[in-house]
Amino acid sequence: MAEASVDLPAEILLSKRVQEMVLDKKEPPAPYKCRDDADSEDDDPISMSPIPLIDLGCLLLSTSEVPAQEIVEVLEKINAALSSWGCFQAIGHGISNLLLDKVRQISREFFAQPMEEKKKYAKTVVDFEGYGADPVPEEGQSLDWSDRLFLNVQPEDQRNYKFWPMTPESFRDVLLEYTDEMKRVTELISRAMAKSLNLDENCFLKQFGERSQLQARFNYYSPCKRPDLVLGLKPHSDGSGYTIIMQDEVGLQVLKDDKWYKIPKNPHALLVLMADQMEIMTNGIFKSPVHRVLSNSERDRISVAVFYTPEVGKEIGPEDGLVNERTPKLFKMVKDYADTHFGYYQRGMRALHTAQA
Ligand SMILES: O=C(O)CCC(=O)C(=O)O
Ligand SMILES: [Fe+2]
Repeated sequence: MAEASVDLPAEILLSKRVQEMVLDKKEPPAPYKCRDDADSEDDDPISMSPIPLIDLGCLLLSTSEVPAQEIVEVLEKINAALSSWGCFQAIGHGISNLLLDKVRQISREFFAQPMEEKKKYAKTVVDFEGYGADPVPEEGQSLDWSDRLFLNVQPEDQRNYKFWPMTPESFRDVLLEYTDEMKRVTELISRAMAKSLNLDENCFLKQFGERSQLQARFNYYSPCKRPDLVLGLKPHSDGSGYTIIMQDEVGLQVLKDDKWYKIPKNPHALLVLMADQMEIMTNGIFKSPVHRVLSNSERDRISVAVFYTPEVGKEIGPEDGLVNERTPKLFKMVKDYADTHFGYYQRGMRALHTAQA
């Protein structure tokens, strides 16, 4: 049975944002407490991080400008990283440092505003889009020590501008500039992933479809006096195809072989993180890793996650070229998997088994 504190009506539980509780200097309330001891965490110095770092620079040039061997090596690195870690930090992606700085800046400025200003973009408890927390978890699930603003950006006709901040003034323009760049980067990475698996370079782009979706999630992680008791974001895998994350501080960790590894701070890098639908399309070759965000007692943190997801209503499934007698089909065709995923996510569970063949 759910704990009494979690049985409070969702409207009450989520009406106060984490950022307000921090300003009040309160201890975390019971529904946010989700762990009683810090489990095995990777405390290696940042320079020792084993998370693969890949320079995509040569993929931006025309093939006549780059030795073929250089391209082969980058594709091999991508394949190795995604088959083992399910993620890599990308540099040389072609997005200017100036734009990355602007995205960090508008995110910080948005969350730094008074609560009345942010609440102009507030979601209702059951909605997903807008400012606030994720819809209230079911069955006594703990709450995340973070606030977020979630926006549909592509296709354009799916935008709900009532949720798009008018302040800071440059917010909308910077978001649009960034998501245009994200569109370009997802095309680059989708082609590179296909080539790294010896598939037709457009195969994943075809599966994502002409009306593929880009959604932006701005996360704000307030400091917490008891980081050992809460999590900024609970362990989960993403329900998208894949996700591209920009962060300004450490805090994000990925799980590999039962150990948590931190994603190092690198202002020029973007984390390319496989999600469940790429695991399905690659017939299990690329892994969709479980990840989480730790809280910090002193520092706040910003991240912007852009989810790249197949078009609504489109069936996706394992690429034919990856299925044969030795490697049978592990997944069936699915559509709108992100919706199925969300139902499980709210219960703190993974959904990938629902797509098993
Ligand atoms: O804050 C981060 O770095 C990760 C965010 C994340 O995992 C998500 O929004 O799904
Ligand atoms: Fe995530």
